[in-house]
Amino acid sequence: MLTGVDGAGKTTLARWLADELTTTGTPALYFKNAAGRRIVNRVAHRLGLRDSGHLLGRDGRAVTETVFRWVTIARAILLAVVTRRVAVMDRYTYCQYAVMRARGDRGERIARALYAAFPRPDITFYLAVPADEAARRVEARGRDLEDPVHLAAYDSAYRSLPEFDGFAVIDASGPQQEVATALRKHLNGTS
Ligand SMILES: Cc1cn([C@H]2C[C@H](O)[C@@H](COP(=O)(O)OP(=O)(O)O)O2)c(=O)[nH]c1=O
Repeated sequence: MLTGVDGAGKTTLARWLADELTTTGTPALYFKNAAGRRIVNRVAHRLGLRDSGHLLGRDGRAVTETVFRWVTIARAILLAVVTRRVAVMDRYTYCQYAVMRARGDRGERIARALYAAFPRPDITFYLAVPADEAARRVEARGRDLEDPVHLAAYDSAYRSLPEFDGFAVIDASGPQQEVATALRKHLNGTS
């Protein structure tokens, strides 16, 4: 599983990893376990509202995201089991806990209870990128904008999770090829 703040490179590297594993003899599938934030934000903007929190309220947004992510993770696990592939997950349960902590939302205990049946990933990579660099990448991607202050809070929230000590922290601020090599090396060393 790959995690990290927006712009850390999760999607790019998870897609690469699924291809790399498949071409080297370990059939893998890529899954994006989104929380539906972009879709709900788009609806909110259409309605002339600021964002999903404005549309649903704080608790409503947390519940919607938590349930949306439950469905995407359950689907990913089911598909991986049925197809007997390794699942390369782009985000997972931890992302929901971190985003809720970063925003100061209530209900992490409920989210944890809902996600309790999901297995712990064999390995969780935390792609560490300074907030300024992550914000620059998000801006260059051109879909939306992220405030570096928010990204720094999100990074701190990840680091405050009880599971964080078990994550493999990868410096993802360098060139993509270097990060990919670091991931590969880590997997070779632990498999
Ligand atoms: C992996 C990586 C991505 N990028 C670019 C590609 C994307 O346009 C942007 C964000 O990457 P992306 O993989 O979309 O990040 P995330 O899924 O974590 O939000 O950054 C870099 O500039 N350098 C890198 O090392």
